[in-house]
Amino acid sequence: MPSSLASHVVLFPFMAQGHTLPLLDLSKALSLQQIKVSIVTTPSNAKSIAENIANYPNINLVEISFPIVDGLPKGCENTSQLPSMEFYGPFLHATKQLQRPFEQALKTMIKSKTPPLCVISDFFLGWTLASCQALGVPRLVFHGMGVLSMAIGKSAWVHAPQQKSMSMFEPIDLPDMKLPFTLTRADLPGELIDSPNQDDPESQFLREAMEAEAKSWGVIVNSFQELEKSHIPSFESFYKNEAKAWCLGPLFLHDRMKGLEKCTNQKDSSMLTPWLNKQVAPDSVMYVSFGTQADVSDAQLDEVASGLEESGTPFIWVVRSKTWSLPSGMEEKLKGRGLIVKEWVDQRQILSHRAIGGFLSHCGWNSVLESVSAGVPILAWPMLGDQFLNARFITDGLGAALSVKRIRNTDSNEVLVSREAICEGVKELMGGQKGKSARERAEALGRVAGRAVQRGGSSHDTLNKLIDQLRAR
Ligand SMILES: O=c1ccn([C@@H]2O[C@H](COP(=O)(O)OP(=O)(O)O[C@H]3O[C@H](CO)[C@@H](O)[C@H](O)[C@H]3O)[C@@H](O)[C@H]2O)c(=O)[nH]1
Repeated sequence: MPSSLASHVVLFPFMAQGHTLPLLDLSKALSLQQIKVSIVTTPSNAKSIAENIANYPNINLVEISFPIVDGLPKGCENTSQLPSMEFYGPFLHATKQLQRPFEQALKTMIKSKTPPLCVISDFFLGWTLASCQALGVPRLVFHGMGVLSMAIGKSAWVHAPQQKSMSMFEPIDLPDMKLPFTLTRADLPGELIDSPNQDDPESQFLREAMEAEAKSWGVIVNSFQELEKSHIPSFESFYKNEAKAWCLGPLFLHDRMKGLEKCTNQKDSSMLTPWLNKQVAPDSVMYVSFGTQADVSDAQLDEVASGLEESGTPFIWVVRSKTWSLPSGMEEKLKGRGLIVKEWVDQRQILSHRAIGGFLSHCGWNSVLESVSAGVPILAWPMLGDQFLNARFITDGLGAALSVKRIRNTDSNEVLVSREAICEGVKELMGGQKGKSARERAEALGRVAGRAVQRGGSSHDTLNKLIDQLRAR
C-alpha cells in the first residue's frame, strides 16, 4: 500500500454479487483518485474479491468472520450459496452478528495513520449506522438500484397502503413524484404490494435498514445525473439532515474509460471472444442473461430455447441452472448459431463487443446500466423486485428497450413468456423499426454515460466533490 495516500474510505458490501460488484467498481474509482480503500468482508467472500482487485495496490481487504447461526447452512457467506430463497431471511439476520467484529475492525482503522473519512455500507447492513455514530465516522448508504426505482419504492412504502384495494393494472398516484410513465401496482416490487406493514422478521429487518438509511450522512447511487436528474429531489426528500444523493455511476466505467480494467473475470473470454469475432455483421448477436438471483423454471427455459431457435438470431445465453439441459433435438438445430454458457462470463466485455446488438434481460439495475453504457438496446423481461420499475423506465421512460410479452396465469399467478413472444420480441429488437429506434436511444445514452465518468463529467466531478466535502468535515 503506497504510504503517500492521504485519504481513506471504508467500504462494506452486502454479500450478494449484484451488490458487491458495483462497490468493487467504486473501490477502483476511488483508487484512481489516489484514495486508500479498505473493503470489509468475510473470509469466503474475500477470496473472490481479492481476485477482482488484485491489480489495485491502494485497495486492501479487512476480513471479519461470518457467524454460525441456526437455520443457515454452515459455510453460506453469500446469497449465491443459499440452497433456496427460503434462507434469505435467516441470512439477512445473520449479517447483524457481524456488528461486533466490524466495530473492532473500524476501531483499528480509526487508530491508524490514515483514519477513514467515511464508511460506505450497503443498505442491507443498516446496523453499521449505529457503529459509525458511536465511533464518530460518517456512514453513507449504498444502493445497487437506480434513483427512480428507489424513490418510487420509498414513496409507495408510504402511500401504497392507501392503494391496496386497487386492481393490479389501475394507475396509481404517488403524490410526491413526477413519473415518466403511468405506474400501476403490477410495476411495484412484491413486498410493497403484499403488505408493507407486516410484522414478519424480514419486513422488520427492512424497516430497520430503511430507518438507518434515512439517518445516514448521504447515499451513493450507481447512476448518473443525465439519466435520472429529475428524480433526485424527490429521492433526497426521504433522508433526514439534508443528506445528499451522490450519483457516481456508471461505477464500472470509471476504470474502463481509462483502459485500466484488468482481466479479472474473464475465464470465459478464450471461448466467447473468438466466437463473437467470427460474427461478421455488427449488432447481429443477442445476449441473454437473467442475472444472479431470479430462479427460472425448466419449462420456461425450454420456451426460451425454442423462442431463440425460431427467431433465427445468433445468441449467447448464460444459464444459471446447473441441472437444465436443452430439449432433445435442439442442440443440433442450434449448432453454430447459439452458445449456451453455464459458467460466470464477463458480461461487460460481451456487451461491449461490436457483434452484440441486443440484450434479453431481467433488468437488474447493473445489467441495465451496462447495456445502456455499451449502447445495446434491451428486450425487457423483469422477474422480481425493482426489475419491473427498471424495465418500465428503460422502455417507456428512456425508449432504449422493448418489452417482451408476459402472460400471467390467473390460477397459479405464474408468469409465462411463450416461445412466440420471445421470437417476436427478438426479431423486433434486432431487425424491426422499434428495435432500430431503441438502439439509437441506447447508443445516445451510452455516449452520455461515457462522458459522465470522464474529467469534467457529472459523476467524475461529483466524486471529487464528495471527497472534498468529507475532508472538510
Ligand atoms: O455470468 C455473469 C452473470 C452476471 N454478471 C454480472 O453480475 C451483475 C448482475 O447484476 P444485475 O444485472 O443487477 O442482476 P442481479 O444480480 O440479479 O441483481 C440484483 O441486484 C440488483 C441491484 O440491486 C437489482 O437491481 C436486481 O433486481 C437484483 O436481482 C452484473 O454486473 C453482470 O455484469 C457477470 O458478469 N457474469
